[in-house]
Formats: sequence, structure tokens, C-alpha cells
Amino acid sequence: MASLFTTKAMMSHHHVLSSTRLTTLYSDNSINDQQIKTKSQASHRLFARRISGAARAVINSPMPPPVPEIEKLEGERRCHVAWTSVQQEKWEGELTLQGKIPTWLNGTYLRNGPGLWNIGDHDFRHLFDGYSTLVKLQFDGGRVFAGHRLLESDAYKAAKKHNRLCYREFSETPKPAIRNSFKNPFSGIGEILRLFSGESLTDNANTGVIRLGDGRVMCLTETQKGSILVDHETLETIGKFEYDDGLSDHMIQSAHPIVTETEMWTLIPDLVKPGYRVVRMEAGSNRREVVGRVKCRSGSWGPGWVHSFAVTENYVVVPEMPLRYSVKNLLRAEPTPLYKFEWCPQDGAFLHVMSKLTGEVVRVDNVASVEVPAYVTFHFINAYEDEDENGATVIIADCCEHNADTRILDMLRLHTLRSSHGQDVLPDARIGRFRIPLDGSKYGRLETAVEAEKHGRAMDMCSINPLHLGQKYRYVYACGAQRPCNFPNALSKVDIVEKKVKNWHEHGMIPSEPFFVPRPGAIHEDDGVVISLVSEGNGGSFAILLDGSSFEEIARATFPYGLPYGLHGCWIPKH
Ligand SMILES: CC(=O)/C=C/C=C(C)/C=C/C1=C(C)CCCC1(C)C
Ligand SMILES: CC(/C=C/C=O)=C\C=C\C=O
Ligand SMILES: [Fe+2]
Repeated sequence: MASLFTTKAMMSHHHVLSSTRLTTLYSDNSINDQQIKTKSQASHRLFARRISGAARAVINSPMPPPVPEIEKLEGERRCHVAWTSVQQEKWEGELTLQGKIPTWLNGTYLRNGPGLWNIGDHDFRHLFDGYSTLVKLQFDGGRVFAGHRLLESDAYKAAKKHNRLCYREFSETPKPAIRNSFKNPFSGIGEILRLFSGESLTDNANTGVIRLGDGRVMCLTETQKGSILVDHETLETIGKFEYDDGLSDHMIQSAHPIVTETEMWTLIPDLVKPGYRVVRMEAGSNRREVVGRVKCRSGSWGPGWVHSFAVTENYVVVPEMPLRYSVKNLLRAEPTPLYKFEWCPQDGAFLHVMSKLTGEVVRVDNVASVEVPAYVTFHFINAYEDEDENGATVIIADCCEHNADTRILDMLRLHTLRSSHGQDVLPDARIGRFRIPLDGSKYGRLETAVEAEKHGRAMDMCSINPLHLGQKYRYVYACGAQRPCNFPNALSKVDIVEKKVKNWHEHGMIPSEPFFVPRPGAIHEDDGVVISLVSEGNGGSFAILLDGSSFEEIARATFPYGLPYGLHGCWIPKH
């Protein structure tokens, strides 16, 4: 196995890297600490060169990148590896291990996220703009084999081919070719058509990765075109996930479907008649059925932004945030601080509850929703059905809530992330707990589940024990903070029942989503491991394994280079 991986790693290096010196370094896994330092310094220097040398080094060019200007080099050196583009399209090899991998942990952890933030001479603006980069950790008999690979989306392939941005990303809009706009005075209208037909939207599926019940592995983002199948072993792009249901005209989707062994639930926002289709897809099928439709309560033009949502055993909880899609901002080429969205607290904030069985919104008049205090969330954590003090059903829905402060969206600009490292500029966040009565009440409540100070007033990128999905649960794993910081820099285990928090933090490190994998046969909710990929202040990176219960480090597996920050992961057990 090891020699196979090493050979593959060497081949892929020869294929993609312009530096044979680094090829040798990367494929040699028998290294000591001093060598690791030297390697990460070497790779950091290469990063510095590559970024200012545009995307050429990444794109299989046999030519070395041009020598950069000194000031740029200095600037990039100061930039944390978390916000530095990957150097090569792919890599594979065995990781150097400290500690012991539990014998039961056999399978693959996959993580998706933006990993390349420049093309040609153009540097992307926002964290969410980067081209999808998959990272894998294959746990096999106590050893860890790893790799990364850029996803071959149409957006990435076109960017490589033309050496410029060709599709609309989260904050980036391609400039119309000068020749076209000169010849065609209606190119502005053409551009609007291309936007509303979906033609110009990206398929850069850089947000999440899920394993469907039938075993297929899919990368996703908020555009429906950005649903792309991959091979979890080779990280090769298989091709578009072709939905077979006529719902793709709606173009956008939640980036976080909820998947079980038997089905997948997701939300499809409707920009024309503001609302959301709640859809369900059986494992093994490509056809989503519309279970029901939620009509937006507010009179605003656009539906609320829906990055994620929640389910209980019997219901789907559909959020309607005051942060709404904005037609004005969709049409603008230059982004606003809220990008394609606008903040409309005057129009109210709502949560809708739909029965999974009937597709009916729970109250009879089809406005089954409660009004709640204004909120801003990317990620719902979990939801479940409970009883209030009078025995009536109430839905509890928890999310990473940014204190109704939209600044978080603009804090994720690359320039801000790169230039404010160490400054205490990260806006506060908490675990927001919604209580939604199902008795016809008009209002729901929003409270702070656990004193936010205990996790450094940062809270995002959460996971739970998947066996507790839609059920009463106790533990949340998420990124918290050790302040001062400009980005979550700690891992937190939050006991939402006892209201206690355990934190993991090391100076200069930026860990990504802590992903919980339960131990097969476990009885306790927190019996398992937590996996996170950590980008180090010195330019390196490692995978860390924490014990799900004690939250102590069990093992760390070091990459011979630095990985950028990434978003969401999934676990594929070995059969
Ligand atoms: C990475 C992440 O969490 C979110 C990514 C969101 C994307 C790519 C959104 C793309 C969009 C457009 C390109 C135009 C239309 C609206 C919207 C879906 C926001
Ligand atoms: C990384 C992030 C927020 C961090 C702030 O605390 C949000 C990512 C959202 C998309 O998946
Ligand atoms: Fe997300």
C-alpha cells in the first residue's frame, strides 16, 4: 500500500509540480521534525512565489513561475497558509504520524473547500470564491494516507483554459470580453439573460461533500449546477450529478442537504415567487420529489438566504432569514458588503415547520411559521421535537448564530483574513436555540444555549454525532476561538445539556470543521473521534484526531506541505 502511494505521489508530482526538488521532499515520508520544518519553509517559499506568479504553476505548466516582485513576496510570506492557494492540482502520500489511530477507524474522511483563489493575474476577493479542493484522509490499519485534488468543474476547467475567470462565483463576476461589449451594445442585457438562465453561474462545488445512501459521493455548492460526483479514493471528478426532475430551472439550492442511508432532503429557494421547495430524493435515485412548498412571509422581493436548514424526526424546519436575496445586488457586477444579499430586519425573521409526511406547513392556513427575533446563520446544528411544560410539542432548532450581525459575511474577504491575523476583529457568535411551538402561536423564541464566552464568542462549522440527527442530543463540535483572533482558531466541544465547553487551541493554528465519527457499537453520544485539518502558522498543516469524549489529542498526521482552510467534510466507512 505504502509503496503504491509513494509511487503515485511521485508520479503526480512530476506531473504537476515545476520543482523536482519539492517532488523529492514531498514523496519522502521518513522525515524528522527538523526536516518537516525545512520542508514547510520550502513549501511556504514556493507558495509565496506561486501566488504572485498567477495560476501557471498550478496548471501543469512545465515552466517555472516568473520571479516575483520583492514586496509581493514579503506580503505573501506574512499571509497565513490557511488563506494561501494550493501549489499543485493534486498530491498523494502517506502522512507522518504521531500518536495512535484507533483500530476501529477504517475509512475515508473527505473535506471540500475553496483552495485556489487566483487565476491568471486575478486574485479572488472572497473565501467562498476559491476553486473546490478536495482533501482525503484514508485511515487504514492504523496508517494515514492522504491527498488533495482540485475538482474539475466547468468553471475551473474554463479558467485554466482561458487563464481568466469565466463564470460568476460567490463575489466575482467575469468581465465581459471588451470586443463583445464594443460590438454589442446590448451585452448588458445578454449578461442579465445569462445570469437568469443560469448560464453564467458557477458550478464550482466548493462548499460541502456528502455520501449519498447509495454510496455515490457528491460535492455541492449553492448553485444546482454545482452538484458534482467524485471518486472518493482517487478524488477524480466523475461528472455532473444530473437531476432527473425538472427542478433545475430554479438554479439555486441549499449547500447543505441532509442525508441518511435512505434519503436526502434539501431546499430549493424560489427567487420569482419568494419561497422554498422542500424536496426529498430516495437513495439510488436522481429524482427529487417536491414534498411541499413554503411561501415567504415577508413582503420583500427575495426569499431569505438559505445556506442550511434542519430536520426533526417528523418535520423540516425552513428558515426565512432577514438576510435576503436581492435582485439589485444580483445584477451588480461589483459586490456590496452583503454580496448578493440585503439585510431586511423590518420585514421580519421567520421559521417555518413542514410535515415530512404530508408536505403541509404545520398550521392550517399555509402560513405555518413563527416570527422570531432577527438572526444570521450559515449553519443549523440540529433540531428535535420536545415537549413544553404543558406537554405540548415544541420544536427545538439550534444553529451557529452570529448575533444578527451580517458583518461576518464581509469578514470572510481574503484581504481581511490575510491582513488582520492576530487582531481581535472576529464578530461574536453563539449557539442560538430556537423554540418553535406547534400550537398556533405567532412567535418563537431565540436564546443563547451556552454562555458564548466559554467558546471564545466564536461558533461555526459544526458537527454532531450523525446518529442523533433530528433527535434529542447533547454534544456539538464546532470551531470556537481563543481571542484575540480574526477567525475561529480553536476547536470546541459544547455540552448543551450541562452547558460546559472543552476547547482545543494551539498558537497560530487555524483548524477546520471538527467532524465527529462515532465508534461502531458505541453507546455514549460522544464515543468516537473528532477529525479536523489544521493549517499551521509556520506554513505547514496536519490532521488532528481528538477523542470525542475527553477532547484530548489522540494522534496527529503531518502533511509535507501546507493546506489552505477548507469547509465541510464527510465520512465514508470502509466496507
Ligand atoms: C462556499 C459557500 O459557502 C457558498 C457559496 C455560494 C455561492 C457559490 C453562491 C453563488 C451565487 C451566485 C454565483 C449568483 C446567484 C446567487 C448565489 C447562489 C448566491
Ligand atoms: C467559515 C465560516 C464562518 C466562520 C466564522 O465564524 C462560514 C462558512 C460558511 C460556509 O460553509
Ligand atoms: Fe456551510
